[in-house]
Amino acid sequence: MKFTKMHGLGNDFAVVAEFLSVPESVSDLAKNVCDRHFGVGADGLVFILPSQIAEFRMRIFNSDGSESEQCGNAVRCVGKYLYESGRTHSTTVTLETGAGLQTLELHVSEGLVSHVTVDMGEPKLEGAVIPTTLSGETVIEHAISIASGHNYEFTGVSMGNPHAVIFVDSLADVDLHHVGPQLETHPYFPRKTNVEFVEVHAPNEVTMHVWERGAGETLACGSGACSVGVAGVLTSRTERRVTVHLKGGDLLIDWKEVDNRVYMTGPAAKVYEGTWLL
Ligand SMILES: N[C@@H](CCC[C@H](N)C(=O)O)C(=O)O
Repeated sequence: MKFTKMHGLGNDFAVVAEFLSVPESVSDLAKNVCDRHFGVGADGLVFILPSQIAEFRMRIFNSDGSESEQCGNAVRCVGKYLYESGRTHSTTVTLETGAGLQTLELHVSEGLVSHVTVDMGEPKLEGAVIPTTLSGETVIEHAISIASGHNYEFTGVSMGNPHAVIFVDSLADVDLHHVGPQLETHPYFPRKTNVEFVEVHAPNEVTMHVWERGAGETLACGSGACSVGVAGVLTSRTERRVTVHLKGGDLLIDWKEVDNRVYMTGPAAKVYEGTWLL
């Protein structure tokens, strides 16, 4: 199986584009490929597939073998892959994901895609849709307690996949590896959740650390950064256009009032090509 190792701000993937559908035992394959000691090492295994409703389709499997509906950083990598491999010659690409149809605008310089702007769609805020076990049109600053005795307030956002955004005074006080798994699997979240801790510096600038569902701590999460942009507006902490600093670099998030859609701009990088011995 030929793959291309890629990353978006250090959120890394093995990208596979040679199949018509995902292989059997894809969950085990994802676990094995993503293993950082016995495999390629990646946060996720990504398949580019044919689509009936868009130019291409993407499916993403986390390093624990679970499938996610959405992955903002992988979508940017897919855009770069498609253009630089000659599978598209257009700088606008439509992609089917588990979160719906996404449109990618590729920023090309000297034949290479440096950045991609992705229309990540409308955020879903209803408790049951995120999904959480909580009812209501929104879940804003809802109290959440975990076994270790930590108490937080989270804002729930779905960008196709679930996110719990928690604003804190200082990220230095958050032991992500301790509290992340407890929040990810909290009974409020029937399909588990991604967790973002956020420190606000200014209405247009925040720093976020992420614990991802099915992957643990990653250096960046695109859908997470979008959720942070939405939660920042909902809680009157940030403007609609905000720079999100992540461990792997920066994303620009713009939740546009005119169409209620979230736009994410950031880089994508290709590292190497390889062959996985099936
Ligand atoms: N890193 C991704 C999100 C990947 C999927 C996530 N772990 C989930 O299970 O929802 C991103 O950049 O959005």
